[in-house]
Amino acid sequence: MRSQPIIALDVPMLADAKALVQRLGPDADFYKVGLELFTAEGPRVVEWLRGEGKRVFLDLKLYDIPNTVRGAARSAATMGASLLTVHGYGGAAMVDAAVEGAGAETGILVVTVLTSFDAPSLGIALGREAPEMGGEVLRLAQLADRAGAHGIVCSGHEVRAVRGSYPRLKPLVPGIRLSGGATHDQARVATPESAAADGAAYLVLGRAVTAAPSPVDVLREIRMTLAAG
Ligand SMILES: O=c1ccn([C@@H]2O[C@H](COP(=O)(O)O)[C@@H](O)[C@H]2O)c(=O)[nH]1
Repeated sequence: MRSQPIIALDVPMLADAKALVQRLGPDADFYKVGLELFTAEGPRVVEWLRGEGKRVFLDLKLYDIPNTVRGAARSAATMGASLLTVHGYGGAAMVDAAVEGAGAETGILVVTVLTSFDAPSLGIALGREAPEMGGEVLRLAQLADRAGAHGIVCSGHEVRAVRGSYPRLKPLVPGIRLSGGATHDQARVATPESAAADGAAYLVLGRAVTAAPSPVDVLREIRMTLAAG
């Protein structure tokens, strides 16, 4: 199965998003709307993208009581989002509620361990000894699988193991970097080729593409590599 690229619209305002979408034109048909843009502009970003014929991944990483998350997932589905994230650390009841609220047209992706964590920093955040990263990701993937979620979010380091243990789940992999590229605030990065070869269903392309002098050229290069793989 081929990995689908999703472009991260990590920009402050709708005008910036429009400029990037117009620059990429028909080369990109799937966009991620995250906390920065959604907090600034709200649902009109999703409405605008849908009007342009683009699919939307609403990366809100919900974490709240089940009733609240069920309602938010229902709202995301009404907006026309194709994918929505919730945190696995919210627990089974919360993920179940998200799946129920989202319905059949919006896929719930369960965030396992953020790609900005390595094992020691995760241990500090959780207040315990550094967990084994692969085991922690698989534990949260199991929760996603049991809830009937569409997929999970993990790094390229764990995607092969997730595919092996939970073949039904569609892995979405952020932290994508071109070989030798700056890692910024990401701790667990992978190249598009390796994440795709290991079974990523979706690749989130952020700064590796959007901060490049010519985003469309980098995107085309990545697409060619994926098509050849
Ligand atoms: O674990 C996660 C979950 C989500 N993200 C999001 O993906 C992009 C990555 O952007 P880059 O510029 O490629 O670093 C960003 O929107 C994050 O919110 C993630 O990085 N890790």
